Amino acid sequence: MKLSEIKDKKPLVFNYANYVTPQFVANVVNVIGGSPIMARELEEFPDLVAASDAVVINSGTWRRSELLETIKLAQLANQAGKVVVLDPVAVGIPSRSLPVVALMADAQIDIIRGNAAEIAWFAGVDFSSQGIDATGNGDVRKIALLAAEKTGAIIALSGKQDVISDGHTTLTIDVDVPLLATNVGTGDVLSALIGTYNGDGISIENTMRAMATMKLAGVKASKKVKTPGYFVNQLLDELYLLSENELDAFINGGGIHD
Ligand SMILES: Nc1ncnc2c1ncn2[C@@H]1O[C@H](COP(=O)(O)OP(=O)(O)OP(=O)(O)O)[C@@H](O)[C@H]1O
Ligand SMILES: Cc1ncsc1CCO
Ligand SMILES: [Mg+2]
Repeated sequence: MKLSEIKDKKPLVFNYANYVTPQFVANVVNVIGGSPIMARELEEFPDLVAASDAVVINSGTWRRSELLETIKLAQLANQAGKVVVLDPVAVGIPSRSLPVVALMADAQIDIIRGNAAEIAWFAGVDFSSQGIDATGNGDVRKIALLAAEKTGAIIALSGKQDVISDGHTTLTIDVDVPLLATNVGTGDVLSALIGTYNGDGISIENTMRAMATMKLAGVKASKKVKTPGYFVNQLLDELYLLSENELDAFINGGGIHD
């Protein structure tokens, strides 16, 4: 949906969040105009999924004992026709790959948002990483396209270059904002923004708009402040203040390539 529609409809975004960044994620969904809710209690899932417009599953601090419950959550969202976004934090670490494989075998994941190393794992391409961070280099367009072909999901690959691919169309946002990488959780936040924008239907266009929103807010914040602490606050303010027209101008002004 468009930014103005988010402000109007206030999509409810159910975040199965990690325990590192839930406050940051909830605030970003809130300032953009959506309505965040965090939960991880199985008994609550049917009601919450029914009320939600999007479900965002972040596997960053998953316990193995939560796996079956999370699969149930994704299945409930599938049955209700709600978009399911997966943020597969550090999925390339072998013990972290197993539960993600299990989730994807038993439920449909509509959109996967990860950094280049995480998306490379789905593509079957080597890409170096250190913990939660992508540290290597590679052809990120090709990696996103391959990952989309292999998973059937829309891929949102983030980093210096953001790439969005559904296996047919591949879009790139090529804008370097190093400060965006200085606060832990900007990726988690981006996954929740993607859920918010896809709350009225899943599309590559909605996914691209979410990524452009984050990048543009980052560009604006980095013009005003130069250090991580101020940056994260400025980023929240820029997300809050962003207008539909500014976002359209960024998207149509050459920021996005085929
Ligand atoms: N060097 C960079 N230049 C521009 N933007 C960047 C850069 N690195 C990251 N970003 C932006 O930061 C946001 C988060 O992407 P990133 O790839 O860092 O996610 P992540 O590794 O999952 O982060 P985290 O694990 O901390 O949540 C995206 O909006 C992305 O465009
Ligand atoms: C640092 C960290 N560890 C697990 S999740 C997370 C937050 C970034 O996704
Ligand atoms: Mg991440």
